[in-house]
Amino acid sequence: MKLLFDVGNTHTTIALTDNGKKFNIKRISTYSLQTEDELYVYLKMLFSENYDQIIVSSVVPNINHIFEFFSKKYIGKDAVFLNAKLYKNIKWDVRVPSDIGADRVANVIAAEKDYGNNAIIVDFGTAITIDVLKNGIYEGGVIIPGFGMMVNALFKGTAKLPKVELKPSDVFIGKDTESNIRIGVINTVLEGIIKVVEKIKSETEITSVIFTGGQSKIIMDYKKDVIYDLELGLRGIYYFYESTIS
Ligand SMILES: Nc1ncnc2c1ncn2[C@@H]1O[C@H](COP(=O)(O)OP(=O)(O)O)[C@@H](O)[C@H]1O
Ligand SMILES: CC(C)(COP(=O)(O)O)[C@@H](O)C(=O)NCCC(=O)O
Ligand SMILES: [K+]
Repeated sequence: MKLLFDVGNTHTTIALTDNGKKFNIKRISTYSLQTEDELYVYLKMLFSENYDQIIVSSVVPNINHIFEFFSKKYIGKDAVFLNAKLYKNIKWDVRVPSDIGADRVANVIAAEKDYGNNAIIVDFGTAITIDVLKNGIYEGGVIIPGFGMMVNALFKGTAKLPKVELKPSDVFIGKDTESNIRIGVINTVLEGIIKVVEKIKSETEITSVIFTGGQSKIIMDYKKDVIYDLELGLRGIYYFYESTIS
């Protein structure tokens, strides 16, 4: 069995798998992890099965050492860390491939394997990312503040605005403060993303649009004509691992 970690700026998704298709998935707060022994306790409580390798996709470098120490101390081998420059099956046509967030790399690897050479991937997390895979080449993308980050920015930046539930509004003219904020943070951002995706589609003739990420769940009813694939990144981590051992 392999243990995959998708370390994001809000949550770390942990998945046990032996084939990269079926996953036993758990989700913890990224910043709850401080030491390798605490990680060991979490894993003991969350999983009963054993595993002989951990593979980490991390966009939070200052906690990567926890996985390194854990892997050496409790498994007796190095953790595998995902990075674009180590994955040769895709051309990363950007200025510095090793700078691409590992979560984005994992999404693109799985998109290429499971959806073919052309895909636009939107990942709704702490930040929202748009990634473009065209004819098997990673062309780059877009980074947008996440819905939660936008709500927090309004809350921290003003005297009176509250935090609101992350849910799209059914209307575009708000009748109270909460709906005003939800339209501004969810509907407006989403409509902007949809507009940018349409522009990318017209520029590239890509037709497959995949939504993923923890916060994609809140917009499933709002935007229906896309593919939702919440395990895309996890499969990408596994495919990356397979490519390092073959
Ligand atoms: N089971 C869950 N428990 C709590 N929050 C969840 C859950 N599933 C999805 N979410 C949502 O996912 C968000 C985190 O999304 P995620 O893609 O993991 O972010 P990141 O990768 O940036 O850490 C949370 O802020 C929350 O809105
Ligand atoms: C854009 C991100 C912060 C998204 O991470 P997340 O929202 O999943 O925590 C992450 O992909 C990242 O740190 N990227 C590095 C910069 C880049 O991708 O160009
Ligand atoms: K993410």
